[in-house]
Amino acid sequence: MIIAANLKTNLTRKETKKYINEVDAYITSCNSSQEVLVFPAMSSLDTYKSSVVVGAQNAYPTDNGAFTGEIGLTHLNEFDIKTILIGHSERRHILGETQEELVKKFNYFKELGFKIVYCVGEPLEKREAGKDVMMEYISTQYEGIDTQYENLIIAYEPVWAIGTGLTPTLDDIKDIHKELKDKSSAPLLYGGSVKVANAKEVLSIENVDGVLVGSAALCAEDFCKMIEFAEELS
Ligand SMILES: O=C[C@H](O)COP(=O)(O)O
Repeated sequence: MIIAANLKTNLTRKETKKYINEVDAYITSCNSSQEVLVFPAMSSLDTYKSSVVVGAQNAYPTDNGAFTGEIGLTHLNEFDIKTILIGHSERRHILGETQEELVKKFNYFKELGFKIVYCVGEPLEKREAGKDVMMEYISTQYEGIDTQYENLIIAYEPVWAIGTGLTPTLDDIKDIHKELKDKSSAPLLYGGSVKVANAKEVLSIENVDGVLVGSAALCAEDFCKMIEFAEELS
């Protein structure tokens, strides 16, 4: 299974190093076979010698250049980073990234062979408008995306479940994941208020190949517990 931590705008460089070391020590001590990804804040990217795969939360589709506030391929290459998160709801909805921009970013990193964790998910009003509207909305987030890309991982994250403590029912997750698997056979993660208390049942759902965790992953011990659950279920 794939257990991923999105640290968002949290943890300093020093704290991130400690975090990654703790997770690495756990994986090594129990000889875990799970694929563990960690996406630190931009300023905490570094070369970590670890069994944890470190990825970027974002980068601009360029080698380098005049793109104030962004980092490019050169900066990722410095730390040998080959994994990137694209389409996270906070980038879509707070930072205003359009599908067109995301497709550009996707294609740029795809050409370079990056592992791409591509996020999709509906806001509350789309969910409340009924299943057809919701699935139609999610479908638009697949437009222009090569769903057959071999290094693709998809994360389904309902926007209203992110950081709210709310989650869809287990049946809802099962149902949506089944439909999303028809769009792409890539590993499919669930994200949105996953925590130690619900991770095991979420990971047990058919067509859930892992989880993408925000807030609850900030505690290394809790994140390791989720890795342990995945190991038990594998
Ligand atoms: O990328 C992770 C998601 O946004 C989930 O965040 P959350 O676990 O804090 O709800």
